Amino acid sequence: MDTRQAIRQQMRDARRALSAEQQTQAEHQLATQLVNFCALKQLSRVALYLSFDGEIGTKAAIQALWQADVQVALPILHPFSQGHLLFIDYRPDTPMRCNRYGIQEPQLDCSAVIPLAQLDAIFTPLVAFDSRGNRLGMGGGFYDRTLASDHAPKAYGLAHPIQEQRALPVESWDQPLHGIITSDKIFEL
Ligand SMILES: Nc1nc2c(c(=O)[nH]1)N(C=O)[C@@H](CNc1ccc(C(=O)N[C@@H](CCC(=O)O)C(=O)O)cc1)CN2
Ligand SMILES: Nc1ncnc2c1ncn2[C@@H]1O[C@H](COP(=O)(O)OP(=O)(O)OP(=O)(O)O)[C@@H](O)[C@H]1O
Repeated sequence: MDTRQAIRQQMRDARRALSAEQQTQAEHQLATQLVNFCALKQLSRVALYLSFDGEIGTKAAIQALWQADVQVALPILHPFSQGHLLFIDYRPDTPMRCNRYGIQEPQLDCSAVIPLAQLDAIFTPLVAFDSRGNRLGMGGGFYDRTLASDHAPKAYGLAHPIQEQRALPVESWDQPLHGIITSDKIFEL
Protein backbone atom coordinates (compact mmCIF):
# COMPACT_ATOMS: atom_id res chain seq x y z
CA MET A 1 0.00 0.00 0.00
CA ASP A 2 1.49 3.42 -0.91
CA THR A 3 1.90 6.21 1.65
CA ARG A 4 -1.16 8.18 0.52
CA GLN A 5 -3.32 5.08 0.71
CA ALA A 6 -1.96 4.25 4.19
CA ILE A 7 -2.68 7.78 5.47
CA ARG A 8 -6.20 7.60 3.99
CA GLN A 9 -6.89 4.33 5.75
CA GLN A 10 -5.56 5.57 9.09
CA MET A 11 -7.42 8.91 8.99
CA ARG A 12 -10.70 7.41 7.80
CA ASP A 13 -10.55 4.89 10.67
CA ALA A 14 -9.71 7.64 13.18
CA ARG A 15 -12.58 9.94 12.21
CA ARG A 16 -15.07 7.02 12.13
CA ALA A 17 -13.95 6.12 15.67
CA LEU A 18 -15.10 9.49 17.12
CA SER A 19 -18.09 9.05 19.43
CA ALA A 20 -21.55 10.32 18.51
CA GLU A 21 -21.16 12.93 21.24
CA GLN A 22 -17.81 14.14 19.86
CA GLN A 23 -19.30 14.29 16.36
CA THR A 24 -22.29 16.34 17.51
CA GLN A 25 -20.13 18.78 19.43
CA ALA A 26 -17.74 19.18 16.49
CA GLU A 27 -20.65 19.76 14.10
CA HIS A 28 -22.02 22.61 16.22
CA GLN A 29 -18.60 24.20 16.73
CA LEU A 30 -18.01 24.05 12.98
CA ALA A 31 -21.36 25.78 12.33
CA THR A 32 -20.31 28.72 14.54
CA GLN A 33 -16.87 28.87 12.87
CA LEU A 34 -18.38 28.91 9.37
CA VAL A 35 -21.02 31.55 10.06
CA ASN A 36 -18.35 33.82 11.57
CA PHE A 37 -15.93 33.12 8.74
CA CYS A 38 -18.51 33.90 6.03
CA ALA A 39 -19.51 37.12 7.81
CA LEU A 40 -15.89 38.23 8.21
CA LYS A 41 -15.02 37.48 4.56
CA GLN A 42 -18.38 38.73 3.28
CA LEU A 43 -19.15 35.47 1.50
CA SER A 44 -22.74 35.28 0.28
CA ARG A 45 -22.68 32.13 -1.90
CA VAL A 46 -20.58 29.13 -0.88
CA ALA A 47 -20.20 25.45 -1.77
CA LEU A 48 -20.45 22.90 1.03
CA TYR A 49 -21.11 19.13 0.93
CA LEU A 50 -23.13 16.58 2.91
CA SER A 51 -20.86 14.56 5.21
CA PHE A 52 -20.34 10.78 5.25
CA ASP A 53 -17.80 8.27 6.61
CA GLY A 54 -17.00 10.16 9.84
CA GLU A 55 -16.40 13.52 8.11
CA ILE A 56 -17.09 16.52 10.33
CA GLY A 57 -20.85 17.18 10.14
CA THR A 58 -22.02 20.05 7.93
CA LYS A 59 -25.80 19.97 8.48
CA ALA A 60 -25.78 22.40 11.40
CA ALA A 61 -23.53 24.74 9.41
CA ILE A 62 -25.85 24.64 6.40
CA GLN A 63 -28.87 25.49 8.58
CA ALA A 64 -26.96 28.32 10.26
CA LEU A 65 -25.74 29.71 6.92
CA TRP A 66 -29.28 29.69 5.51
CA GLN A 67 -30.38 31.61 8.63
CA ALA A 68 -27.60 34.11 7.97
CA ASP A 69 -28.76 34.51 4.33
CA VAL A 70 -25.74 32.78 2.85
CA GLN A 71 -26.65 30.75 -0.25
CA VAL A 72 -25.37 27.16 -0.19
CA ALA A 73 -24.43 24.95 -3.16
CA LEU A 74 -23.69 21.21 -3.03
CA PRO A 75 -21.57 19.13 -5.42
CA ILE A 76 -23.03 16.40 -7.57
CA LEU A 77 -21.03 13.89 -9.61
CA HIS A 78 -21.07 15.23 -13.17
CA PRO A 79 -23.56 13.19 -15.26
CA PHE A 80 -21.15 12.63 -18.18
CA SER A 81 -17.83 14.39 -17.53
CA GLN A 82 -16.18 11.64 -15.47
CA GLY A 83 -14.25 12.74 -12.38
CA HIS A 84 -15.81 16.22 -12.39
CA LEU A 85 -18.30 17.91 -10.07
CA LEU A 86 -21.20 20.27 -10.73
CA PHE A 87 -22.47 22.63 -8.02
CA ILE A 88 -26.21 22.90 -7.43
CA ASP A 89 -28.10 25.55 -5.46
CA TYR A 90 -29.29 23.83 -2.26
CA ARG A 91 -32.46 24.88 -0.43
CA PRO A 92 -34.57 23.21 2.26
CA ASP A 93 -36.95 21.74 -0.37
CA THR A 94 -34.34 20.59 -2.94
CA PRO A 95 -35.13 17.02 -4.15
CA MET A 96 -32.25 14.68 -3.24
CA ARG A 97 -30.90 11.32 -4.39
CA CYS A 98 -28.13 8.95 -3.33
CA ASN A 99 -25.05 8.93 -5.59
CA ARG A 100 -22.81 5.98 -6.51
CA TYR A 101 -20.82 6.38 -3.28
CA GLY A 102 -23.92 6.44 -1.09
CA ILE A 103 -23.64 10.20 -0.50
CA GLN A 104 -26.82 12.32 -0.63
CA GLU A 105 -26.77 14.88 -3.45
CA PRO A 106 -29.32 17.17 -5.14
CA GLN A 107 -31.09 15.74 -8.17
CA LEU A 108 -29.74 17.29 -11.36
CA ASP A 109 -31.72 20.42 -12.21
CA CYS A 110 -29.98 22.43 -14.91
CA SER A 111 -31.66 25.66 -13.82
CA ALA A 112 -30.09 25.27 -10.34
CA VAL A 113 -26.49 24.79 -11.54
CA ILE A 114 -24.14 27.44 -10.13
CA PRO A 115 -21.05 28.12 -12.28
CA LEU A 116 -17.75 28.05 -10.35
CA ALA A 117 -17.16 31.73 -11.07
CA GLN A 118 -20.34 32.59 -9.13
CA LEU A 119 -19.21 30.89 -5.92
CA ASP A 120 -17.47 33.09 -3.33
CA ALA A 121 -15.70 30.10 -1.75
CA ILE A 122 -15.64 26.31 -1.82
CA PHE A 123 -15.52 24.41 1.46
CA THR A 124 -14.08 20.98 0.68
CA PRO A 125 -14.22 17.64 2.42
CA LEU A 126 -10.83 16.03 3.10
CA VAL A 127 -9.32 12.93 4.63
CA ALA A 128 -6.09 14.55 5.89
CA PHE A 129 -4.50 18.03 5.82
CA ASP A 130 -1.28 19.69 6.92
CA SER A 131 -0.56 23.21 8.16
CA ARG A 132 0.73 24.23 4.71
CA GLY A 133 -2.70 23.71 3.19
CA ASN A 134 -2.00 20.40 1.52
CA ARG A 135 -5.08 18.24 1.20
CA LEU A 136 -5.56 14.51 0.81
CA GLY A 137 -9.06 13.51 -0.31
CA MET A 138 -10.88 10.26 -0.99
CA GLY A 139 -8.76 9.56 -4.06
CA GLY A 140 -11.18 10.46 -6.86
CA GLY A 141 -9.42 13.70 -7.82
CA PHE A 142 -12.82 15.46 -7.92
CA TYR A 143 -11.80 18.54 -5.95
CA ASP A 144 -8.34 18.72 -7.56
CA ARG A 145 -9.99 18.94 -10.98
CA THR A 146 -12.49 21.53 -9.74
CA LEU A 147 -9.88 23.71 -8.05
CA ALA A 148 -7.52 23.54 -11.05
CA SER A 149 -10.03 25.68 -13.01
CA ASP A 150 -9.19 29.34 -13.61
CA HIS A 151 -12.72 30.15 -12.46
CA ALA A 152 -12.38 28.44 -9.07
CA PRO A 153 -12.81 30.66 -6.00
CA LYS A 154 -10.71 30.24 -2.86
CA ALA A 155 -11.01 26.81 -1.23
CA TYR A 156 -11.02 25.97 2.48
CA GLY A 157 -10.94 22.45 3.85
CA LEU A 158 -13.23 21.36 6.70
CA ALA A 159 -12.00 18.72 9.13
CA HIS A 160 -11.76 17.31 12.62
CA PRO A 161 -8.54 18.47 14.38
CA ILE A 162 -7.35 14.82 14.46
CA GLN A 163 -7.11 14.83 10.65
CA GLU A 164 -4.00 17.05 10.75
CA GLN A 165 -0.76 15.38 9.61
CA ARG A 166 2.72 16.80 10.08
CA ALA A 167 3.55 16.93 6.35
CA LEU A 168 1.52 15.26 3.63
CA PRO A 169 3.17 13.86 0.51
CA VAL A 170 2.28 16.13 -2.43
CA GLU A 171 1.66 15.18 -6.09
CA SER A 172 1.93 17.49 -9.10
CA TRP A 173 -1.86 17.68 -9.55
CA ASP A 174 -2.69 18.43 -5.89
CA GLN A 175 -4.36 21.82 -5.40
CA PRO A 176 -3.38 23.53 -2.14
CA LEU A 177 -6.10 25.00 0.06
CA HIS A 178 -6.33 28.67 1.10
CA GLY A 179 -7.12 27.55 4.62
CA ILE A 180 -8.50 24.81 6.83
CA ILE A 181 -11.35 25.21 9.30
CA THR A 182 -11.69 22.68 12.11
CA SER A 183 -14.04 22.66 15.09
CA ASP A 184 -11.44 24.53 17.17
CA LYS A 185 -9.09 26.37 14.81
CA ILE A 186 -8.85 28.29 11.55
CA PHE A 187 -5.61 27.90 9.57
CA GLU A 188 -5.30 30.70 6.99
CA LEU A 189 -2.60 30.58 4.35
N1 LIG B 1 -19.13 14.18 1.68
C1 LIG B 1 -18.38 14.09 0.60
N2 LIG B 1 -18.91 14.30 -0.59
C2 LIG B 1 -18.13 14.20 -1.71
C3 LIG B 1 -16.76 13.89 -1.62
C4 LIG B 1 -16.21 13.67 -0.31
O1 LIG B 1 -15.01 13.41 -0.13
N3 LIG B 1 -17.05 13.79 0.75
N4 LIG B 1 -16.01 13.82 -2.76
C5 LIG B 1 -14.66 14.15 -2.84
O2 LIG B 1 -14.02 13.98 -3.80
C6 LIG B 1 -16.71 13.46 -4.00
C7 LIG B 1 -16.97 11.97 -3.97
N5 LIG B 1 -15.73 11.24 -3.95
C8 LIG B 1 -15.56 9.98 -3.41
C9 LIG B 1 -14.51 9.21 -3.82
C10 LIG B 1 -14.36 7.92 -3.32
C11 LIG B 1 -15.26 7.40 -2.42
C12 LIG B 1 -15.16 6.03 -1.87
O3 LIG B 1 -15.89 5.64 -0.97
N6 LIG B 1 -14.30 5.22 -2.39
C13 LIG B 1 -14.26 3.83 -1.91
C14 LIG B 1 -14.24 2.94 -3.11
C15 LIG B 1 -15.64 2.91 -3.64
C16 LIG B 1 -15.78 2.55 -5.08
O4 LIG B 1 -14.81 2.59 -5.85
O5 LIG B 1 -16.91 2.27 -5.48
C17 LIG B 1 -13.14 3.65 -0.97
O6 LIG B 1 -12.09 4.30 -1.12
O7 LIG B 1 -13.32 2.89 0.00
C18 LIG B 1 -16.29 8.19 -1.98
C19 LIG B 1 -16.44 9.48 -2.48
C20 LIG B 1 -17.94 14.28 -4.12
N7 LIG B 1 -18.72 14.32 -2.91
N1 LIG C 1 -6.61 18.52 -12.76
C1 LIG C 1 -6.61 17.20 -13.02
N2 LIG C 1 -6.78 16.74 -14.27
C2 LIG C 1 -6.78 15.42 -14.52
N3 LIG C 1 -6.62 14.48 -13.58
C3 LIG C 1 -6.46 14.85 -12.33
C4 LIG C 1 -6.46 16.24 -11.96
N4 LIG C 1 -6.30 16.31 -10.62
C5 LIG C 1 -6.21 15.05 -10.18
N5 LIG C 1 -6.29 14.16 -11.19
C6 LIG C 1 -6.22 12.68 -11.06
O1 LIG C 1 -7.10 12.25 -10.04
C7 LIG C 1 -6.57 11.10 -9.39
C8 LIG C 1 -6.82 11.16 -7.90
O2 LIG C 1 -6.14 12.24 -7.30
P1 LIG C 1 -5.93 12.33 -5.72
O3 LIG C 1 -5.54 11.00 -5.19
O4 LIG C 1 -5.05 13.49 -5.42
O5 LIG C 1 -7.43 12.64 -5.26
P2 LIG C 1 -7.96 13.30 -3.91
O6 LIG C 1 -7.56 14.72 -3.80
O7 LIG C 1 -7.56 12.42 -2.80
O8 LIG C 1 -9.53 13.15 -4.15
P3 LIG C 1 -10.77 14.18 -4.08
O9 LIG C 1 -10.32 15.50 -4.62
O10 LIG C 1 -11.79 13.54 -4.92
O11 LIG C 1 -11.19 14.26 -2.66
C9 LIG C 1 -5.09 11.05 -9.73
O12 LIG C 1 -4.87 9.85 -10.44
C10 LIG C 1 -4.85 12.25 -10.61
O13 LIG C 1 -4.06 11.91 -11.72
